[in-house]
Amino acid sequence: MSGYDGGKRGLRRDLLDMRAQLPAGEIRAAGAVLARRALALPELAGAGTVAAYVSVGREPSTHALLDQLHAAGVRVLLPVLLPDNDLDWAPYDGAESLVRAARGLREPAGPRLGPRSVTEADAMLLPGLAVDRRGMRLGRGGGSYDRVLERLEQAGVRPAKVVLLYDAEVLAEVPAEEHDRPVDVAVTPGGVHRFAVPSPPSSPAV
Ligand SMILES: Nc1nc2c(c(=O)[nH]1)N(C=O)[C@@H](CNc1ccc(C(=O)N[C@@H](CCC(=O)O)C(=O)O)cc1)CN2
Ligand SMILES: Nc1ncnc2c1ncn2[C@@H]1O[C@H](COP(=O)(O)OP(=O)(O)OP(=O)(O)O)[C@@H](O)[C@H]1O
Repeated sequence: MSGYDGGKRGLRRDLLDMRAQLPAGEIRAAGAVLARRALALPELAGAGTVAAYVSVGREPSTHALLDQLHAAGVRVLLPVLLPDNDLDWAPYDGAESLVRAARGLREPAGPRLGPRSVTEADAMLLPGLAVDRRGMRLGRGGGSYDRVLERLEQAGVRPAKVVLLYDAEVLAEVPAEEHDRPVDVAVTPGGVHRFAVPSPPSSPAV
């Protein structure tokens, strides 16, 4: 890692330590309640294609959510990590179609659709370690989702962006750099947090 990151690295360590200390019961319970809350969001309820991810380790579980979206006939795209940390995408075709991959990840075994295919998503679930009041998200530091968010912006599409976290990971402020882009919603076991979308400069009244 290079350069000044505004304190992201130390904060990531603290947040991962906090996850390591979460009671097993809280971790187990989180997946079901997150799936219920996320599926109730209008942004997800109306989505034909959702870009998601397969949770690993102590991340809030996405397994129930993936299976419920899939069962409902939603097209679910999952990331495939490329050697430069960029993301390719492939469809989710049920838990048995996932294979073990680098860095403890589980990835879809099916055909890869190319990094640009993420621009077809109506909604996107993002992993993260924390979010702040502005919706600025702290990720693991690979810059994978920074690139995805830039790609969406360049394609001129605005899928609803939803980060899944534990309650204590919604913070007042996380360090943000020039390349960081906000998410719209954070879903935690305790509730749904919506962030204001900065409005464009207002045009003069007529
Ligand atoms: N579930 C999940 N999938 C994801 C991400 C993620 O954060 N979570 N990514 C987000 O960009 C991309 C992969 N990037 C990753 C970057 C770092 C590590 C990582 O630090 N892994 C640890 C071991 C895993 C653990 O148990 O925590 C390691 O390599 O030491 C994993 C994935 C795409 N898929
Ligand atoms: N659009 C981009 N293209 C290429 N590299 C980028 C882009 N945006 C950010 N990066 C690089 O990625 C690295 C990690 O950025 P950052 O610390 O913000 O990651 P993060 O947002 O926490 O992680 P992630 O995006 O994987 O969730 C930085 O070195 C940054 O310069």
